[in-house]
Amino acid sequence: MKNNVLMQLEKISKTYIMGEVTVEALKETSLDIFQGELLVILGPSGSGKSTMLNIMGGMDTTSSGRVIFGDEDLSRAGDSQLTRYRRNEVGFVFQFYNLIADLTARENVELAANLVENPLSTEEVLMEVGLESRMDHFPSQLSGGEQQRVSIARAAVKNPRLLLCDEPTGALDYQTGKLILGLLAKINRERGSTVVIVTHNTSIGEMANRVVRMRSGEITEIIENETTVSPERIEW
Ligand SMILES: Nc1ncnc2c1ncn2[C@@H]1O[C@H](COP(=O)(O)OP(=O)(O)OP(=O)(O)O)[C@@H](O)[C@H]1O
Repeated sequence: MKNNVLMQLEKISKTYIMGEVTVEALKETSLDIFQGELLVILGPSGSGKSTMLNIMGGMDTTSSGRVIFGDEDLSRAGDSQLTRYRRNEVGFVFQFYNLIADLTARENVELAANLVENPLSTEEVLMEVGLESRMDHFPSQLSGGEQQRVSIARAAVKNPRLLLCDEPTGALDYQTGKLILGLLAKINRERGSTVVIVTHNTSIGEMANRVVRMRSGEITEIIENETTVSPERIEW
């Protein structure tokens, strides 16, 4: 593996069989993900973006093909190896924040910090996402944007090598969405985490080092951006 490649997807396919209907969500798709890059995956609904992200994160398995992370072959990994991979290497941010309702912001983040050997400081990460005055609030006492910041802090406190985000701004208004993208860009820049953002919003591609376009389970185009635009300057 080239030494700046963090993850390799080699001809991965994913087929769902439901009775008589077969859906080919991914068709022999290959992609190298580079260390420290910010990658945006674009494509219409049903093009296979989330399936690919879930496979990258060890939350789903392939029907065929190989998934290589460092010197691990995740496509041949058992449950315990995949659990260790998800815990130690990957942070997830979803459209809906999936916070635990009866834990405070601080406790939600601490729960994730306790999973790994060398977490960052819960307080510091909550401060970085601008929640210093909200640490002891419960999710129901926070706005959607604030809840998404908690979920970013929860992912970032593990200091993961890979931060995977599935439509992170999908449930947020325009200004709040841009703030959230700014936080993801900051984690990429300052902590060096490789960040992958799945979205159907083409404008978000402007903040990426590379943009991957998908259609019908295949990558149709990979664009390298010579310059990146900071999220506050992106318009849609
Ligand atoms: N668990 C599943 N069982 C059956 N089919 C599935 C499953 N998950 C995804 N699919 C199908 O696989 C295809 C790709 O879905 P996927 O969610 O990866 O697309 P997407 O590009 O992320 O779409 P969206 O933008 O709407 O989230 C779709 O046709 C979808 O219906």
